[in-house]
Amino acid sequence: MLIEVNSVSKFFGRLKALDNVSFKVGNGEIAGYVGLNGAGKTTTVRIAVGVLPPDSGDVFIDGLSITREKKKASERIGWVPELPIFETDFKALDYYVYLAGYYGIPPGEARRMGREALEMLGLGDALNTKLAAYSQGMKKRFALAVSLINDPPNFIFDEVLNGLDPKGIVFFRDLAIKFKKQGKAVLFSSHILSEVEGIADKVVFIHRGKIIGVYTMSEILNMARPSLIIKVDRVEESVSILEKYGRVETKGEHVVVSGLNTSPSAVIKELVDSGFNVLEVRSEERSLEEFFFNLIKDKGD
Ligand SMILES: Nc1ncnc2c1ncn2[C@@H]1O[C@H](COP(=O)(O)OP(=O)(O)OP(=O)(O)O)[C@@H](O)[C@H]1O
Repeated sequence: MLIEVNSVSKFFGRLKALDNVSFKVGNGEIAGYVGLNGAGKTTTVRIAVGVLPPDSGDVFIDGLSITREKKKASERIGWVPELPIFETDFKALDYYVYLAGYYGIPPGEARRMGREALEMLGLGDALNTKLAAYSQGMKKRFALAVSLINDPPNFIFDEVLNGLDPKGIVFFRDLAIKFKKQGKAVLFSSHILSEVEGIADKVVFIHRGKIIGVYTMSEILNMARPSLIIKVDRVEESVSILEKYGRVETKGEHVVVSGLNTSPSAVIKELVDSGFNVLEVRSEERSLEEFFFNLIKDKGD
């Protein structure tokens, strides 16, 4: 329902791993948490689920403080850690049934649920494999299955797509859509922006422990659209026409139209029809990753 990270700071020795981090994930919202390796994602996640105390600030899960009402708050949040540890001789399905017992789910029902979830996550052939023998990616998928058992109203997934095959990614996307409809709040971290496209509604960007921007996915896609660089005989006059098609900047003899909202040929046709002499046209793709790196360059340091 609601995850609120409120002015959280954390030091490791002299390193300020988190510097006054604040953001919210609301009802039915799926937020990506994107930053380079070492940006502070896992530290934020560990503080938000209550396994690491912040030096200052707090996290509220449905209004409950994770530092002051840890038990109640953590019951309301499901978590898949970056590197789940399951050093046990239990077989996977048996362990799932054992964990489901904590939530009062009877063994028969738990076995059915477990088989279904693990099969969906591509672990159908490894239901009776000992967890200690699972690879890191398999442990991650197992942790995802386990986080779903008690159906909490909020979720935090740390680099969950990493370790999922294409079928697992589809499973995760469908799950996110279902959660959205149910009004759950979901935060999932990734160091690759294009990985969160198609799943996240908004993206919280973190760099060197600081939040450097929060954008909706449609704002990002808008800004990541291609740019058109045009050399035209009457630069200043062309601006009023080109403004309809994106953000316009003049650079000497060139006009740059970024965030292009139509095809390059439609733009050129209008210029030519209006009597301009178009001398040169170049289109530059701006990928999601470029958007991310530009954001870091502009706001990061
Ligand atoms: N327990 C710790 N002791 C000392 N330094 C730590 C500890 N945990 C994290 N750090 C440091 O804090 C910074 C943030 O790390 P964090 O793991 O939160 O980043 P991340 O964004 O999750 O990166 P990754 O994608 O690589 O997991 C890094 O510089 C990291 O080395």
